[in-house]
Order: sequence, then C-alpha cells, then structure tokens
Amino acid sequence: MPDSNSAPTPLHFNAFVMNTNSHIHHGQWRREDAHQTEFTDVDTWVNLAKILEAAKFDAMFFADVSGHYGDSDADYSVYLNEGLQIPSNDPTVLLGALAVVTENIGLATTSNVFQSHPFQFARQISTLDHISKGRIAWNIVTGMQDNGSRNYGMPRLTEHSERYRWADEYVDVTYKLWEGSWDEGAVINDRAGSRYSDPAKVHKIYHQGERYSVEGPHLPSPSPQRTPVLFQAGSSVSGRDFASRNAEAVFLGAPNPEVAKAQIEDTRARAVEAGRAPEDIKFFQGLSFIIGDTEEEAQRKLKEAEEFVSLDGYLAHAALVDPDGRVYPPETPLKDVQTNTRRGFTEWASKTITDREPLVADIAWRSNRSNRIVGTPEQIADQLEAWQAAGIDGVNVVNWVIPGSFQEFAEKVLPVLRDRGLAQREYTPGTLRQKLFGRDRLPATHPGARYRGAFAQVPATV
Ligand SMILES: Cc1cc2nc3c(=O)[nH]c(=O)nc-3n(C[C@H](O)[C@H](O)[C@H](O)COP(=O)(O)O)c2cc1C
Repeated sequence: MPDSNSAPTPLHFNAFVMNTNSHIHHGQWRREDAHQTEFTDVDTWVNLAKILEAAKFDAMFFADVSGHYGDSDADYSVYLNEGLQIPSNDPTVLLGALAVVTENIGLATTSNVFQSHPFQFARQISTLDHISKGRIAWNIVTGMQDNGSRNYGMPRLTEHSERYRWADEYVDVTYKLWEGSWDEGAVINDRAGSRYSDPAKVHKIYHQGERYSVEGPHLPSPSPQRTPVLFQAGSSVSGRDFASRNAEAVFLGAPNPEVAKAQIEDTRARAVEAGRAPEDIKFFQGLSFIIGDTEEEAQRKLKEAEEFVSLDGYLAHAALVDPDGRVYPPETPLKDVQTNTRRGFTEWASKTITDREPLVADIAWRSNRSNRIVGTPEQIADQLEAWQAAGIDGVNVVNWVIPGSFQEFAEKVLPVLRDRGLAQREYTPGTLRQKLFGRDRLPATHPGARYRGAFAQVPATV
C-alpha cells in the first residue's frame, strides 16, 4: 500500500490465460493474429512463457473449468461453436512443461476442490513445486457449473455455503500434508549411514473429516514453498470470508476502482479479525488493454477488435440462454428473458440504460467493455495509478489474442510503467512467494502454518 511521500510501489503483473480457444474475449480467436486457436500445441505456451519472462511478468495465471457452462440438460452447441472453454486442456499438467523452459516466472493453476482428491492434488502440486523450484500458485475454486458437478458424480452444483465448507476441509487436508507431514531436515540423504530420510521427522496426519479420511504421510518431501502461493477469486460474503482466512492473493473482477477498494478493505478487515496482517493478502484486478501510440490509433484498434466480437459468446458465457440452451437473439428485450442469472443484469441495465428498452445485446457489450482500458501507454499508466490508489497490488492482464496482447503490453506499456516506478525491472531471485512477499514459506499467522510440528508425536514407528 503506497503512501504519497514514498517512492512508488511497483505493481505485479500476471498474464491471465486458459488452456483453451476462447477464454474471456469471445470471437477474437477468429483474428489472423490469434494463436490461442493452437492451444493444444505446447509451443504456443512455451513461446508465450518466454515472452512473458523476458518482460518480467510475475506469473502466468491459468483459469480452468470442470464442465461446460449453461444448463446441464440443455443444448450446449453454442460453446462448441465458439470454442468457449471447450475444448480445453488441463492447465496443471501444462505447468510441468512450462516449468522446465522458464526460470523466474510464477506458474498458477486453477483447481476445483471436487475435481481431485486432496491427497492426489497435494502430491501433484508438491511435484510441480519441486520441478519449478518453488514457482507454483494454486487458484482455489469451488465450481461454477452443474455439468462440472455431474462429471464428478453429483446431481448438480453443490449449494453455495456448502461449497465453501467443502473448500475449508479440502485446504485443511492439503495444509496438513504440505506443512505438517515432513519436518525440516527430514531428508538426510546419508549414503554412508544408509539413511535417506529420518523416520522420526516424517509423520502421518490421520485426517478424519466430513468428506475426507487421509492417513498420510505426504509422499513428496517438502518442496521449496511447501504450500503453493494461494489465490482465490470469490466475491460473495462466504467467498471473502474464505479468502480472508486462506488466500495470499485475491483475483478481483471489480467494475471500477471504487468497488475494488470496498472489496479490498472488507477482505483485509476480515483477515485482521482472523489474526493475519492486512499486507498478507495481495489483490490483483483483471483488466484488458487496447493500446495505441496515439488516441486515434487506440480507437481504430478498438473498432477492429469490436468487429470480431461474438455477442453469442459473451451471452453464452454469462449463461444468458433460454431453457433449451439457445442464446437469445441480441435484440430481445431484457425483460423477456427467463433465466436465474437475469436479476443482476436487469438491475445493472435499469441503472445504466434509462432512455430506451435494455436489450440482451447490452449485456454482451457490457461484458466486452468491462475492465477494458483503451488509450495510449501514458493514459493506461494514469488509469493504473488510479487502480493502485484504490488499493490493488497487481493486474491480471486479460488477453484478446495470444501472444499479441501480452507482447504489445510488454513493448508499449511496461516501459512507461517502469519509468514511473510502477513495474519491476528485474526479478527478485528465489521462489514465487519470495518474489511476492519476501519469504519462501507461509507466514506464522496463516492457518496452514499451525500444522508445522503438529504431528511430531506421530513417528514412523507406531
Ligand atoms: C476474476 C475471476 C476469475 C475466476 N476464475 C475462475 C476459474 O478459472 N475457474 C472457476 O471454476 N471459477 C473461477 N471464478 C469463480 C470463482 O472462483 C467463484 O466460484 C465465483 O466468483 C463465485 O464465488 P462467490 O459466490 O464467492 O463470489 C472466477 C471468478 C472471478 C471473479
């Protein structure tokens, strides 16, 4: 949190991506310079990782889903036509490849608490943290789609507060495995003494909870960070409460700096109540950029990008589809739409559009325009200063095309930000947590830290 008398604090920058064709800005994949169409080719990601690392981005942040959007029983062809998050490949697997072609950039994956057993997930993350030498982050999500839940044997998406209770137990199991199962110095690698690990320092965790029973010990030895850097993106009261206790970084999709400020202040106040320090959580706002050397050029590029907008894509992503799963025609009056997601849209439209009937198309354009900054690098830097003044610590840069959106941001905006002291010039050596917080491990005030030494009374010889 900068104060007016001190030198500016550099913002952090993550590249927000997904291992799919159409992630956020739907329709742009049809542009000639769009290489997200080649997302199944690992070279697309290797090439992007190298561009981002050369530009000193803090992390590559992969979103993910567990199923398709919309009603599970309805037609889902719109998602296939749009390439909208289906087909999509597993980001966690991809991080293994990216870890070996990079040295500094953080690698964040999204994993839903119902998509894998916490014992297996904790092992995968520890393995990746070893491979990457401590650069892994986990975006903890609880699921958004009925179809995703059905893919894992449930009839529908679990009820909201129950999803967060589930997440509470899930992270608890992983903290026990990452933080408590292996003491420091447990690996001795003593060739002469013929002892690889010290049995007195490796413990079973005997977790018994509502959903999981995990004996342990954790199979991997401690990785450089032990627990990966923890991201979370919920904005509801339960979401903020979960974040205030567990997250080290929160991903915001706030519509403007004022809303971001309120959300940041609320989450930080909750964190303090939970015994943590306000600066233990960093806030990243999602923003996309249209950059021109002049305002005219920026406006021209905006027009070009808008020509490729798929209204169907934005509407399908927002679940503005009829009961059969078909996207409403854009000129449909919003009042004629029947969907359980309509209420929020109607409220927004009645406040924003007062001179005519709000249409379904207005919602698609709202999604396209929200969190979008159009201008010269200097104008963009001015706006980022305003976001920083609202309390954000970093930006998740949302792309239009891969790798062009990131390349342009690196070439045009980052130099201006560096001149203003608002972007880092070099990486801090070490793990991702070291780079972001100046420490390799969770701080003592984090709930995961309470498991350090907690199982010491459980030696291997039981
Ligand atoms: C900016 C942003 C990015 C998100 N990315 C993902 C994602 O990649 N995968 C996912 O399953 N959920 C994602 N979510 C959904 C959240 O994890 C959460 O389920 C959703 O915001 C509803 O939670 P809430 O009711 O606490 O606000 C994202 C949410 C936001 C705001």
